[in-house]
Amino acid sequence: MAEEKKGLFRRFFGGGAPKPVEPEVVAETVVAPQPAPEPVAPAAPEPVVSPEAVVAAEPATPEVIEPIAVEPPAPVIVEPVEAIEVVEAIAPVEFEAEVAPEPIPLVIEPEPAPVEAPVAPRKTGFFAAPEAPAPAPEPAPKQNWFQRLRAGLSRSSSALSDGIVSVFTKRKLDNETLDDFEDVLIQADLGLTTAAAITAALKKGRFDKEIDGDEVRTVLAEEVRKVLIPVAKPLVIDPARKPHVILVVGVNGTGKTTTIGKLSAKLRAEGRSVMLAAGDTFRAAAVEQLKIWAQRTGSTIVARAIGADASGLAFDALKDAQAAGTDVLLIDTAGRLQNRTELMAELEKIIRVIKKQDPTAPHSVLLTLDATTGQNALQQVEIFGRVAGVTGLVMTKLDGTARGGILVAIAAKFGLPIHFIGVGEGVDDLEPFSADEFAKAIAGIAA
Ligand SMILES: Nc1nc2c(ncn2[C@@H]2O[C@H](COP(=O)(O)OP(=O)(O)OP(=O)(O)O)[C@@H](O)[C@H]2O)c(=O)[nH]1
Repeated sequence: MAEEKKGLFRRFFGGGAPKPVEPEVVAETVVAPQPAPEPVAPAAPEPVVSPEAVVAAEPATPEVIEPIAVEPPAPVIVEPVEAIEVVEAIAPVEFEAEVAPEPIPLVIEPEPAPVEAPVAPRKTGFFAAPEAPAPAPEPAPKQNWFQRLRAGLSRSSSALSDGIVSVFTKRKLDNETLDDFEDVLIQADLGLTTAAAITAALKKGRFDKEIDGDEVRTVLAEEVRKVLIPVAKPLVIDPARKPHVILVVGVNGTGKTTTIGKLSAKLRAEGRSVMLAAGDTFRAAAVEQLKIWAQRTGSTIVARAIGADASGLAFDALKDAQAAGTDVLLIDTAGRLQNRTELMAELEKIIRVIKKQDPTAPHSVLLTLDATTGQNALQQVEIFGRVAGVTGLVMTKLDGTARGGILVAIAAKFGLPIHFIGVGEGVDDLEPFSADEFAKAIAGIAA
């Protein structure tokens, strides 16, 4: 896990000289003024803090924190604030201009620059967004989102494609072929209901006729699209809420902290003020990771010592965000397995405490799901949904998994909005969910 996280930070911040950041620690709650909203420049390498620096800042032996005991539902006691660490939003690091190379005394015809087809700017995925500033130009040619989605889902789509090829080579569509095809769909985690619907759609008008792989893929994409259209919904930010509170929950390592970082970048790019609450008080690395995201995106962060009460932190962060008139408060939480009742009770407590401060909050509860976990994700949606009142899903790690079909099974079973999907660790590897794009990518059809 530690290696994975180092990889993320290197990718984000490059291999430049480390520049440790020493956040100002104040004895009482102080909300740092937010800088004027600026567009986030995702592509520029920023040698802000190296993972090594972060690791070095941590104690050699992290304190073992006992899980918080389950408390009776009421009354809720909010612990007094001891010390809140507020890291001021730090202006993006400015780089010195590169030294121009010495002119070479040779006239060389320059190679014509590769002409890239213009890529239409994508929506950021939030409702009622103000005009977003133009994205910074990419320094190097980069795949557009659909190409990255297709590449990410290639293991899932080729598993399906291989199955289709083996089932439909020179065969008429009979009951046996349909049964074999249904098995391929079930093995690809699409779920029984969707597998049956796709098989039925394929049978219609084609029974006892020869059928080729492309036709099967077209039907597959269309049926998957039908299942996904009702759940492909943007994350609605209510501008009347100051702040709109987003609580991010999920099993360990599913990508909560990374998703919060990516979301804060999108929200800041839309000109919104953002506060991050480092509610994963179990893991020092998660707090450090969030601080880096705050610096990078110009967000304010509220953090406390490891082992601090997560619900108290959430309460104080909300109070600070209200006082500052912050647009969006994103609250991170510690990862927890859905079958650990005491940890799920702690999550309930966090929500109760938030409601003490604002009875309408949290306004969004996002569950992050790791696509590589396959069928277990269904149980995660069910239990987190019941305990935490999940309002929407973010599916991460769709890159490099053969189990991307699980998203379709989840959509068919729960009908919960899917707001975003992630196909990598980079800031721009999270995108609003599109039913059409996903259906084409998983069926292996070109855009
Ligand atoms: N390949 C890939 N990796 C991802 C994606 N999203 C997150 N990760 C990586 O997954 C690992 C875990 O991500 P975190 O954001 O720390 O997960 P978390 O849910 O906050 O973890 P806990 O705090 O332990 O519960 C990190 O190495 C991330 O870089 C994704 O879409 N694709």
